Amino acid sequence: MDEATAFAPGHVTAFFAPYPDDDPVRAGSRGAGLALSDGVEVTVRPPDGDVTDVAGDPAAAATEGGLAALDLDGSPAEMDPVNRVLAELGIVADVEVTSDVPVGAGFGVSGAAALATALAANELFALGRSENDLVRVAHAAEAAAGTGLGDVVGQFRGGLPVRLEPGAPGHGRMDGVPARPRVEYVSFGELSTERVLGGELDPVQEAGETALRRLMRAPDEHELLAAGREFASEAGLLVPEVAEAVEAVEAEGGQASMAMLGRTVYALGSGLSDAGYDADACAIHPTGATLRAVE
Ligand SMILES: Nc1ncnc2c1ncn2[C@@H]1O[C@H](COP(=O)(O)OP(=O)(O)OP(=O)(O)O)[C@@H](O)[C@H]1O
Ligand SMILES: CC(C)(CO)[C@@H](O)C(=O)[O-]
Repeated sequence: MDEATAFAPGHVTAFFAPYPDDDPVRAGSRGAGLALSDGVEVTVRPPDGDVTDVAGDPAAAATEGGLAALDLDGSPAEMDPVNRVLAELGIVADVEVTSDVPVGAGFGVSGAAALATALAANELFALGRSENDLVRVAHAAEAAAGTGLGDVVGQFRGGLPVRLEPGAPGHGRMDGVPARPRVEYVSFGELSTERVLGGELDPVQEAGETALRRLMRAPDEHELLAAGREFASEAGLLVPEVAEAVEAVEAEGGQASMAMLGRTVYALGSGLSDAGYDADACAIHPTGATLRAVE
């Protein structure tokens, strides 16, 4: 086998209560979101056709960085969480990432890339890890890099994931909202996840907990959007262009909110196109991240 490919859905967080921890498998967030049929595909290849196995030699993995080269949508790029996944798995590889959704705009692209890399690398290098083990590696890489707390576990689960307890498999606890709505989105640009997670987290945590209690009293897609919208205002995270779009969708009788953490608005059904926006549309990803079958 000279390459392996895996897909991970984009994940829009509707609301979250962050629970940082020095141990990256325990770090995480409680909250809820949407796993999208639009997402990230990752192909992993051995560099120059040679497999360099540095397993059991963390010093070698650390110095070799795990990553030979990363290509994001056709250009060389850096993605710290992907690097960390390969270093933790003890392999060196070339990684090609293609994304349906914009990077840094609230779709959890870095978590998706980390998770799909873990699944594809395990296949290519016959590492013999279980799925929960690979999710744990990707979650820890994302948390340690400071690029996300709850995307990876949501991307692995698929559907409308609810994070009842924070952390990787073995620590966290998941549930889900049993609905599969059509979703539209429009992105106005990036918002730094690292900056928000490095700031004052108490108001975010309080608003996130309130939103989770609200959703679990009536877990459907409308309550998910409504709880997310309330959270965005209460946590002080709403940005002006997103607020304007949310109001435009509501004026047409639709439901919309802000994707955490990006300058992105998402809506149920045809909410954004009804309000005159040129929106992308997708479905909910039913099963979550998966290795692509060999053809
Ligand atoms: N062109 C790019 N724009 C933004 N980030 C990039 C780009 N190329 C590589 N990156 C890397 O991608 C990662 C983006 O992480 P970030 O958490 O900001 O966004 P995300 O993963 O799309 O998710 P979210 O916005 O939901 O938090 C970072 O590790 C960053 O270094
Ligand atoms: C922190 C976060 C909002 C970044 O996208 C996400 O990872 C989450 O829901 O924990």
